[in-house]
Amino acid sequence: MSKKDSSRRWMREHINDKFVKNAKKAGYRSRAVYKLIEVINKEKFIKPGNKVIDLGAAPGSWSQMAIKAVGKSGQVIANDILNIKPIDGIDFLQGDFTENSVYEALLNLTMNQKVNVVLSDIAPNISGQPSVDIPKSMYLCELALDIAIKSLTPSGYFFVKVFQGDGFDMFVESCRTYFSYVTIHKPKASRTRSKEVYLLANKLKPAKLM
Ligand SMILES: C[S@@+](CC[C@H](N)C(=O)[O-])C[C@H]1O[C@@H](n2cnc3c(N)ncnc32)[C@H](O)[C@@H]1O
Repeated sequence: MSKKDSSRRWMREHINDKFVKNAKKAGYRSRAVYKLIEVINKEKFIKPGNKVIDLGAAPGSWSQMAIKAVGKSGQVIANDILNIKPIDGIDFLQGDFTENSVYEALLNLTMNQKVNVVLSDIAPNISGQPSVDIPKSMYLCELALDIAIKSLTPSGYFFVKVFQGDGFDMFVESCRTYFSYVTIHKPKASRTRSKEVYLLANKLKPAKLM
């Protein structure tokens, strides 16, 4: 399919998509919010008062949802390489998450306290070539796992988008090394043809606590 044809198909699907319509009606910035909402409704992993890190947050629908879920006593720290329109109550840090300075600044924003949830919907710019896109995405997932291991409370949750392909099984295995429970989810809002799935990991194994 040519680039022009696939853009047309994307536009047609976007206009008719029920998740796009619902997001618009509910004031969310992206249909992506329904991927998070489906798994939260099932697994109840963001609670009032929680501290949450949201990686790859732009345009901000997951952060909008997370701040509602944690309420005034909680905290949401969001990061993206792109800027976002401010969201009430969100501590936003713009910068490339793969850079050490950004990584350290994120941890500083938690005031060196452990967090309850690390979310990552990070996706690299997709070139359409799986041999390029999948390794890039795996690298971002590995970094997100690293920040999760370092910043989560023992009972914390790590929720991350992963693309199925080379390195997928190894990434799941790494998560199983660090966490007691690991489950894979394909929310309804995630397009069937997309290779993305969401991994939810919970309870750091005591020997792996940092
Ligand atoms: C699918 S979007 C996230 C959508 C978001 N969860 C929402 O609900 O609005 C993926 C994001 O990952 C970000 N991203 C990609 N590489 C990044 C990096 N190295 N550092 C920070 N953000 C990055 C992109 O800029 C993009 O906004």
